[in-house]
Amino acid sequence: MPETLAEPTDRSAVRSLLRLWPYVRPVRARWFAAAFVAVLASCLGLVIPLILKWMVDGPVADRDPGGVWLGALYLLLLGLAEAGLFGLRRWLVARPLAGVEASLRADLYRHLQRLPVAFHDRWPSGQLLSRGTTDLMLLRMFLAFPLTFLLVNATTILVGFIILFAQQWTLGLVLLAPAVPLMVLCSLFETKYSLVARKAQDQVGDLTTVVEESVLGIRIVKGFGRNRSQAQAFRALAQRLRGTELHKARLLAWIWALITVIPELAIGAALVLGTIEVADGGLSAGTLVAFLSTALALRWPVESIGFLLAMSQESATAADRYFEVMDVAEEPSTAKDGAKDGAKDRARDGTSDGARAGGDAEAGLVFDGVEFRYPDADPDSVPVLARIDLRVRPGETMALVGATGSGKTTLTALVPRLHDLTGGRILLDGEDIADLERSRLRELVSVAFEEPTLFSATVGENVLMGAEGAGEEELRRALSVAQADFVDDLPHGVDTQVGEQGLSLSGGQRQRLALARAVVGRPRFLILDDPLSALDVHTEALVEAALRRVLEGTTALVVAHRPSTVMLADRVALLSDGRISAVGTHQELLRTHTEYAWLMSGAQSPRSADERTAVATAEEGSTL
Ligand SMILES: Nc1ncnc2c1ncn2[C@@H]1O[C@H](COP(=O)(O)OP(=O)(O)OP(=O)(O)O)[C@@H](O)[C@H]1O
Repeated sequence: MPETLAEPTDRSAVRSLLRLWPYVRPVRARWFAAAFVAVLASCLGLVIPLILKWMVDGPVADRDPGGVWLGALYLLLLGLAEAGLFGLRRWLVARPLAGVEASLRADLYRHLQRLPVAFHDRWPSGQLLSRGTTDLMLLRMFLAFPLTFLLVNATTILVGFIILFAQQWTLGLVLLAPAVPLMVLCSLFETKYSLVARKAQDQVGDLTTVVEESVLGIRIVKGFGRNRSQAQAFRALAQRLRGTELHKARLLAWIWALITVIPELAIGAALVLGTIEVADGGLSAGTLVAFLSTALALRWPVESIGFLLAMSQESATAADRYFEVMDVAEEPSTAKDGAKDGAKDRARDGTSDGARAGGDAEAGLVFDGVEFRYPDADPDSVPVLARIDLRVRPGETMALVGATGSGKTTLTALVPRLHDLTGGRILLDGEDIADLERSRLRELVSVAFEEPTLFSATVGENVLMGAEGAGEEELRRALSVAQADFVDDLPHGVDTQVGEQGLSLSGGQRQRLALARAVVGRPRFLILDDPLSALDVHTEALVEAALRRVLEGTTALVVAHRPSTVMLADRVALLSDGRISAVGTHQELLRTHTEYAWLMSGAQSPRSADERTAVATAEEGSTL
């Protein structure tokens, strides 16, 4: 089950939200214009009590119906102007803020593409999805609404109090009295609410992960009858989120109630005191009406501060969550650019000075003292790969064989630099991959993994992803190498749209398309991680025959679990517990290496050296 990634911490909401400024800057003119229009509209509302005062002390007192009608007309015009200005505000901000949201989202997507594989190994996808959707929506809403209205309300309250004080300062002081306790309450609320808001948004991320996993793994869920347990896991998370949302609602209810009640008590007190003053003749009835109407007009700006603060806190949390991802360093273009650890530099010292053409000994694919430990592993733990020295000669195909978990996939992932080495170096025709620009590396090396990933695109687009600029001819050739003639039977041939992850195709069909993608660009180096595992023996033989022709000019490393795949290779390297324990032809290894014989025989791995020897003797000389 995915876990919440970051513990909520104390942080300044203002500082978090200020980080949005570079995105808001391009639309600042419209945003400020919209805010000004909103302030104007809100302050127009404060003129209404002044007109009321004029009406009560003037036409009403003088029993002048014409004056009353005129006053009513003023009120109507003011109302219309207020509504028109608020409409104008919306029009001013809607389009630019949608643009801000779009650029935040585009930057997040671009950044995600450039983050190291290790980051994606660590982060649940639901957490990233929720940041790219719900959190960004919250940020757009914040810029459109709470940010504007916090400014509008603050200005309205300020102007309102100036009017109140101008009318009767003693009563103004009565209304101002709750300001200090309200500020203390708001600050307390902000602290508590920010923690709960963070919790809720992380829990939405966890829930998204479960939904995504259940949808992508629907075959497993149904096949193993796990519907109920998945539903239970979902319910538990949904329940947890519900609890957090209720906590948020309780905090909101609490602040809302206090923010409503305290000013109303002050207005009540002002009403009583004002009435006494009118009775004593110290105040005109019109002034009291205007005073109370102004105070009532300020009720909404004051009361709404509670939920505006709540929304701002949620937005600050959303900004934190967004920048948590954006702050992760992207992959450097070359490993040297990003090399921080001394081991890497030491390993390269004196052996590589930038990209250079290698001598004969360095031609082909060379692993030179390669060591690798996953980024989240304990630095003192045994490395997954240690002291790997291996050379695949130019144009040679080397099979990589080893027990499950021995590190084959890890080793193949190091060549296209999906992970950076923790020691040693890998050379491609004498060029250290650490010195190669990533784009150049991708041109030289193509990969196909056992688990073939296809994208929601056409068959042709999926294959052509393997080579920039490749056309119809290359596409056809690659499909023919991969024996993917099934494509012609699809409803629209190569233009057929394949579903999410290619799930509308069989495993073998997907593998063949992934293989076609790997060979379409005629790469100099080909890395295949057991790419034919899902094919029947006849199709595998056909693919191998076609692949052999491609492999003639290609230096290839092929992870193989089956003797039939090993047959593709000129030589075999045996990987045992993260080390290369033997290199030779299939027949040589079969004769001399018990572990290899075991692996190729398909029997279970023997536990003791004696057992291995016994089996090797039995297997000796056998052909597969
Ligand atoms: N992302 C990762 N983070 C940490 N450890 C990992 C990661 N991926 C693999 N490992 C560990 O590295 C070791 C080697 O895994 P790897 O996938 O390379 O083995 P393999 O030989 O390809 O196995 P198989 O034949 O089953 O595919 C395993 O112990 C595995 O648990």
